[in-house]
Amino acid sequence: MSTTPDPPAPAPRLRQRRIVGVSTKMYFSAARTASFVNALLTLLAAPDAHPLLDTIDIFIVPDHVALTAAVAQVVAAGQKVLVGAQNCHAEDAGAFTGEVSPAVLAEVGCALVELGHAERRRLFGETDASTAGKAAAVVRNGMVPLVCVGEVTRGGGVAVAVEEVLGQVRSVLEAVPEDAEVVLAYEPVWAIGASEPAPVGHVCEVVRRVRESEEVKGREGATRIVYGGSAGPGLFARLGGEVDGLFLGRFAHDPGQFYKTLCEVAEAPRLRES
Ligand SMILES: O=C(CO)COP(=O)(O)O
Repeated sequence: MSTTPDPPAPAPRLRQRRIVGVSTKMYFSAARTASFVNALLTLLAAPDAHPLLDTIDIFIVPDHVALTAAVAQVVAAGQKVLVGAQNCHAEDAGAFTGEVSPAVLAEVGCALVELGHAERRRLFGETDASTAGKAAAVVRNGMVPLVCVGEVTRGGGVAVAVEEVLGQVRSVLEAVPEDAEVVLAYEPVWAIGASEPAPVGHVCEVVRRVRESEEVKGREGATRIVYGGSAGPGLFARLGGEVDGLFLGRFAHDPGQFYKTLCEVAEAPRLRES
């Protein structure tokens, strides 16, 4: 009879924490950002706050001017809400008038930086290459890049969307260390600023294929994929656990609606191990 001990059972794959956030884009005054953050922090600290909220990551992405005040509010409240920036430069310092340094963002308590949003690509000429350079800078400064990707045109189908998205993903992932944490926001351009999100079947299939791609699957660093584009309360459960969270805009600019979405994400059943 062999005395060789059984090999240890493989460690269960860690489930990635879900992550949900909102960008205020350039919609809010500084006062409105402060009152939004205050209302959110009050809801999160209430005695009847949803008990599962601790299981998800929550972030807000205000404009650059309002960012330090938002960080101060979060710190004063002792809440674990991450504050992100909407953009940054690829260099840490230098003669770049009007730009925002990733080193300064890190210095003031910024945790993540949104990069390559469709509006920045369309209106400000940002490209995969410039986004990749910024992603490297964000990681170098100890923050997490929140990289927006998505096909421009509606109606091309899943395969066309995946090809376009994987090109965007590849250039960013090649620019950051293998073990760097990255959040990808799948935001079909045609679904941003619309009346409703992209169809659930389309989102799930694109995200599933991106997640299973060589670019993403083999990475050492955590790579979460969230959905954005006219997202709001009621959407997450319909996505059937295929995404790791949501990146919201207009439909979460009311703190109550954002909080409602956070609770929905926190309590949705976990159907996928990842
Ligand atoms: O662009 C978005 C988040 O980055 C989504 O914005 P909307 O939800 O307002 O369409």
